[in-house]
Amino acid sequence: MEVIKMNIIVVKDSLAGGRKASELFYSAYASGARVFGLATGSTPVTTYQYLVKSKIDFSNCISINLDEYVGLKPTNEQSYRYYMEKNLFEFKPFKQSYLPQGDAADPAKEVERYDRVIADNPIDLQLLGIGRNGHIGFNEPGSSFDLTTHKVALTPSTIEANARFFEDEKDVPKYAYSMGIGSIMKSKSIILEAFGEDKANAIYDMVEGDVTEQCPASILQKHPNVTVIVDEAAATRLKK
Ligand SMILES: O=P(O)(O)OC[C@H]1O[C@](O)(CO)[C@@H](O)[C@@H]1O
Repeated sequence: MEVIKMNIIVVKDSLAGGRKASELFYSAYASGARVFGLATGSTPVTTYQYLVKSKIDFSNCISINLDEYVGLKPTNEQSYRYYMEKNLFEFKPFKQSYLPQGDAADPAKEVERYDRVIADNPIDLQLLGIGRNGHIGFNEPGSSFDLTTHKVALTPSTIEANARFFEDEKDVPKYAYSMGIGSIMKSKSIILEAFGEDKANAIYDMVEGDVTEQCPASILQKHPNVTVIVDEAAATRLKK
């Protein structure tokens, strides 16, 4: 596979980034996109704010989220299902919204179910954030580029980074279900957002480093249609 140049858009801050991403959602929708891959975390919050204010109507669309913590019920305020309800779905409902079910009784069956969801609904546009260690979804460094949905043990750095959403670091779940990189790479188009200086190294490795499983996001160099939206702080290590 050849390495393709990513389309990189540098914006002033996360508000400008969210506005730009929401515009790209709208033009994808206008061109016929109906299946949207969605992300959680702090990064996409502004994108959802702009989508909520936009005239986009997702009622004939499908959403498929990247990941969910193992063990959390959908009603748990720290679950990604709850996050999606509060940030987007309550205001802009989709015809159908899929997330891995954190409290599924049988993890192996849950993983299979989610792979079928993705296979039955090919993703037109996938929104991604990036972890400080280069993870996408919960695909941590070292994850195979071929993986589909799987249960993953979170690294200490991800647990520490996500502890800010929990009362105590020990409450952060140790496992998550995540769409695999193999599935993410099948999305027709991808928007990856990163804001803040603590993402600058990950962005540098993703854009200018080698394609290596040590930086999961580096595989995006081989995807034909990736737009990276970064603020000035996250772009500081990129060549001008
Ligand atoms: O946007 P944040 O909160 O910095 O998180 C970055 C990434 O980490 C995750 O929250 C998983 O840890 C991803 O869903 C997200 O893209």
